[in-house]
Amino acid sequence: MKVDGKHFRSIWRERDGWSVGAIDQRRLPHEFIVAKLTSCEDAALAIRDMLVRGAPLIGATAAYGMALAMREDASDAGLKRAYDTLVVARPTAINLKWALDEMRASLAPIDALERAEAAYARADEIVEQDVEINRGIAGNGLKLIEAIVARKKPGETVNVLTHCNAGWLATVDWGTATAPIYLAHERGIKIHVWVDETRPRNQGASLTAWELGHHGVAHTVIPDNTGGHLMQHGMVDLAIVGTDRVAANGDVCNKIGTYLKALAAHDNNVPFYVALPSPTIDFAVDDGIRDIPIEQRSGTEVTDMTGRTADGRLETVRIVPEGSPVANYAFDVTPARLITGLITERGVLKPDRASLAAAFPERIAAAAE
Ligand SMILES: CSC[C@@H](O)[C@@H](O)C(=O)COP(=O)(O)O
Repeated sequence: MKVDGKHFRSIWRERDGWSVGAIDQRRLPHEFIVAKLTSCEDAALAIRDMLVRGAPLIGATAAYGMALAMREDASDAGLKRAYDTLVVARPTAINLKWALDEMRASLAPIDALERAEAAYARADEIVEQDVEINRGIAGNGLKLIEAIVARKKPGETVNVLTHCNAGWLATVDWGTATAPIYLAHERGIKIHVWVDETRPRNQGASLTAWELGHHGVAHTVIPDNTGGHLMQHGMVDLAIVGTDRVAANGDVCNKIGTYLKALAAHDNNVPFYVALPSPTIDFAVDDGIRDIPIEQRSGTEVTDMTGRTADGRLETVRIVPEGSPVANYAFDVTPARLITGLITERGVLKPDRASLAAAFPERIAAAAE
C-alpha cells in the first residue's frame, strides 16, 4: 500500500539479493525507519521485539530468517537450529510455525549445497502467496461491503470498526481486515474506519491509523472502550478484525479486547467478521479457548507509554503507580458463536468445523502429519 504516494511492502529482499529489509514498526508512527536483517538471529529478534508483528508478517519474516540461516550453515543441524530458534520467537500466531514447516518441508529433502538458494526461492513464494491471499480476501470482503452500500441511501458512508492492526503492516501487503476496506476505497465507495487504539501497545492508534492515513482512507481513532457505545447508536455497519490463530471449531484468537467487541456486536446485531489467510487456521487445535496459547508480555507495556512531546522528542512515561502489579495478556479468544463469518481467500465461511474443513481440506491433511 502507499506511503506518501510511494508503494511499500512491510518486508522485502534487499537489492544485494540476500539481506532482508523490513519497516521497523516499533518506531511508527513517529519515524519511518527500515531495518536490515542479516542473520537468523536478527529475524528471531525482530519477531520477538515486535520490530515486525502481525501473524502473516511473522510467518514471512521467519521464512526469510530460515533463508538467512541457510547462507551460514545449510547442514541438517543448521536447519534444525534455525527452525528451533525461530519457532519460539512468539507463541500465539500459528503462521510462524506454518511458514517454518513449509520451509523445512522444501529444504530437508534436498542437498545442503542447494539449500540456501532454495530457501530464498521458497521464502519469496511465501511472501508472494501472502499478497495473493490478501487480494482474495479483499474481493470476498468487498461483496459484504457492497451489500451494505446497497441497503444505504445514495452517498452514505459505510462505517467499519477494526481492532489492533490487521493491515498491510501486519502482512506483506493489503492486510487481512483492511484488504476489503482498501479495495472498497479504490472502487470509490465512501468508507470510514473506527480504529480501536488497542492498548497496551496501541497497534490501532500507531499503525492502523498511520497506514490508513497514508493511503487516504477516512478513519477515526477511538479509545478501546468506545465501540459498544458506537454500536448502540447505529454508528458501526460491520466489524472486521484479523486473527493470529483460528481453531478447527471456528474459535478465533486475536489481539486482547477482540472478544469484548464481538460481545458488543452480538448484543447490537452488528455483523462481526474475521478476515484470515488460510495459513492462520490451526486444524491441530480443536477448541480455541482451551488450547490456543496466549502470549503474556512484559508489564512495562502496561505501565509505560511512549510518545512525542510538544517539542518533538520521543519520551517514555510511566502511567501506573510504582508498585501496582499489572497483567499483560496479549490475545483473547472469541468463540465461534459470536462470529458472523470468516472472510478467507476461498470465500466467506461459517465459523465451524465443517465449513473450514470443506474449504481447506489440504490443511487438515497437513495437520495430521
Ligand atoms: C493480519 S494480522 C492479524 C493479527 O495478527 C492482528 O490482529 C494481531 O493481533 C497482531 O498482534 P501483534 O501482537 O501486534 O502481533
